[in-house]
Formats: sequence, structure tokens, C-alpha cells
Amino acid sequence: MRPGPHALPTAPIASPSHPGWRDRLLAWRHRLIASPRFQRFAAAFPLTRPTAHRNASALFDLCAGFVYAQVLAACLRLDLFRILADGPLAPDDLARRLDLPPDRALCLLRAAASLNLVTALRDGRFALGDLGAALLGNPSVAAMVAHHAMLYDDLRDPVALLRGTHAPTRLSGYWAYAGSDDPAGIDGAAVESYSALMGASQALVAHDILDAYPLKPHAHLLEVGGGEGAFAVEAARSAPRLHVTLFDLPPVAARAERRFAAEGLAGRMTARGGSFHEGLPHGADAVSLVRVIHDHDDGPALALLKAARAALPPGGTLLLAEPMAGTPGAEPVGDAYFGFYLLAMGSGRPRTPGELTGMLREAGFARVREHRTRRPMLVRLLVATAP
Ligand SMILES: CC(C)=CCC/C(C)=C/CC/C(C)=C/C=C/C(C)=C/C=C/C=C(C)/C=C/C=C(C)/C=C/C=C(C)/C=C/CC(C)(C)O
Ligand SMILES: C[S@@+](CC[C@H](N)C(=O)[O-])C[C@H]1O[C@@H](n2cnc3c(N)ncnc32)[C@H](O)[C@@H]1O
Repeated sequence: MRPGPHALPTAPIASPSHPGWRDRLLAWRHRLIASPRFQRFAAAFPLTRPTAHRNASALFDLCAGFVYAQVLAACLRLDLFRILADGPLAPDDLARRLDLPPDRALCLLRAAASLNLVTALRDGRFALGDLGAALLGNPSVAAMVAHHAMLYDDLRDPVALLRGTHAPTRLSGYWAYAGSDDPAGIDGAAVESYSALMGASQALVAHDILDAYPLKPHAHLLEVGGGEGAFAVEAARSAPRLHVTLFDLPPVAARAERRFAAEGLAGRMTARGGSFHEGLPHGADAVSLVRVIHDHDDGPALALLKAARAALPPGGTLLLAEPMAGTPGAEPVGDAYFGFYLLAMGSGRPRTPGELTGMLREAGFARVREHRTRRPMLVRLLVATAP
């Protein structure tokens, strides 16, 4: 387990012995909301009823979220959405296809319908729901849900995880490079599973990044921590004159190399193996870090940004793309999901665009701008220029 908590940027805090009027107002509001009498009143009074119901519902969802996630996991394991892809089916037919007793199948179908994963039709049959249909188009999400079994185990005692007293986590074993003293020495078997998961899920983010920042103006991209090369391949396809060098741990780079050959792109794409903690190859006019910086604690993350700066010529461009903390409308994705995910992994943390901008400046980049992506929940993009 990693040592103590990270130092975080601090904001001025009102002294608890002299609370300001805002603190007193907040304390009064919280006492009121905590009062069972007020809760009963607010749930009945027409002007407060909608907010009271919304809050009660939000709190219930927080209590029950892990059950909802297991309903989803069961649907995916039983292949329910693919079974329904050809059209609605009666519960008995579904029970047979799912290999479940009829009453258990109905239990799952009703649960899935309540979560908009499937739809209960008036004639008693069940059809795909909007969310189930969306999942069919994103097979990598199903792979993510399956691998969450490890995260479930690691979150069994969240306080031990926070205190650093947890036994070694399953995710820290899965992500072999997390906390490794010799990442370049990691063997092929240790990278196979996470590389395949990342390769599949890169489809979720690659187009969003390339649409937000077209690479056509560049001659040579160094794709750092590029995994099996899904982003690198999309980048090369989006800019037909672009040369791409992918840099990753040796066994991962070997997987990417095979992919470039299979895609017929070996002429302008190469993969190099090594550890980026030892520096980066020079010669590219753009460097990309896709879902890489958040894996690393502040010291190594800053060192990597400095290595990227050193690898670029004056005017060169750095693309930093990953899910970020504090994303408006998706705060729980960055701060809760990735915050705890990376805690379980034992390395890194999600950072706000402001924190990353500060690190990029400290690493020597001159201009940092955010380019809006289509789905900031999944990936945001900072583009920095080397002076
Ligand atoms: C048809 C008509 C007329 C109207 C329909 C109404 C309408 C507009 C409906 C919308 C339908 C639609 C297009 C829906 C689309 C939904 C999509 C695209 C959903 C996408 C969901 C994506 C999800 C849930 C992604 C999940 C990603 C996860 C869990 C990622 C995890 C990543 C990890 C663990 C990464 C680890 C890497 C590390 C270690 C942190 O570095
Ligand atoms: C979370 S994955 C992201 C992969 C890919 N960029 C994506 O978005 O799918 C992080 C990548 O960084 C690579 N990596 C981790 N430590 C590394 C190191 N010290 N040197 C080079 N690559 C490393 C991993 O092998 C992995 O492919």
C-alpha cells in the first residue's frame, strides 16, 4: 500500500472557533434538514415536496447503488441484452434462454425494467430498454463491468482502503505497473488482461479526443503509454500523413507492433518498449498522454510531464486526455468512481483541469488550453504548447 495521503491544494477555511455568518446559516440549514419533524413536514408540504422526494430518492440510490450495479452485472453475464436484440420475448421464453427458474427470471427482468435496462411491454413481454440498447453499442462497457468484480472485493472495507491498512488489493495486482519498482521488467502475462481491457475501451474515447483536436497539422505523434495502439491507429487514420511512435512497456509495445502490422500501417507506425520513468524518445512534434497521468502519484506524474516537455521541440504540442475531477455534471465519475478506483489500484489520483494546468506549467509548458470533448464525463482534453 502506498504511504500517507497526498498533499492537496488547500483553500482558506474559516476558523471553527469564529464561524462566519455563512457557516452559521449552513449549520442551521443542516440542523433543519436532519430533523425528522422537518423531513415529515417537507415531504407533505406542496412547495417542498418535490425537493424532499428528490433528495430521499437520491439518498436511496446511494444506499442501493451497489445492488443496481449487480443487476446490471447479472444482465450482462446472462447476455440478456443480446438475447433481446432480435425483439421482445415473453418471460417464459426468456427464462429458458437465460437458464433461470421462471420466478427468478421475472425478478431479474423487473429489476432491469426499473433501471431502464429493459422495457416491460403491455402484453407482458420484455424488450430492450434505452440503456440496454446503448450498452449493446458499447461492448467495452460490459468488459468494464465484468472487471469491476475485483473493485467490489477491494471496496469491501472502504475505511481500511482510505487508511492504507487494507491487505494488498486485487486491482494493484491487476495493474502490474502500479507501484512497481521495475515497470520495464514486467512480463507479457502481467499486461495481457489490462491491455485488452484498455484496448477495447479506447474506442470510447479515441474519436472524442481526435474530434476535439484534429492531428492533421502535425507530422509525428509520440503516443506515450499508448497500450495496444487503438488511439494511435485512429490518430493515423485521421491524418494520413502522420507518423506515429507508440511508447509503452516492452510487452505492451510488442502487442501494439503486431496490431500496426495487422492493420497494414507498419509503414508509418512503430512501437518502442521502455519505461517512461527513464525518459522519452525525441523527434515528434506532438506527444499524447491518454489516460496515463491519473495513474501516477504527483512526483512521477510531474516527472513524466517534464520528460514530455524535454522530448518536444519549441512550439511542440502536448495532448493530455483523461477523465478529470470536478467535471461539471459528472462530479461522481471523476471524484468518486476514479478517486476510489485509483485508491484501490494503489497509485495516482484524478485531478482537476486546474491542477493539471498547474503541473503542466511547472513542467515548462507555456500555454495550456482545454479543448471541449463530446463526453467530458469519459475524457477531457488539455492541449499545452512547449515554449
Ligand atoms: C430513437 C429516438 C427517436 C430517441 C431516443 C432518445 C435518445 C436520444 C436516446 C439516447 C440514446 C443514446 C445515443 C445513448 C447513448 C449512450 C451512451 C453512448 C452511453 C455510454 C456510456 C458509457 C459508459 C457507461 C462508460 C463507462 C466507462 C467506464 C466504467 C470506464 C472505466 C474506466 C476505467 C476503469 C479505466 C481504468 C484506467 C486507469 C487504471 C484509471 O488508468
Ligand atoms: C491506463 S493504461 C492507458 C492505455 C491507453 N493510453 C488507453 O487510454 O487505453 C496506462 C498505460 O500506461 C502504460 N505504462 C504504465 N507505466 C508505464 C511506464 N513506466 N512506462 C511506459 N508505459 C507505462 C501501461 O502499460 C498502460 O498501457
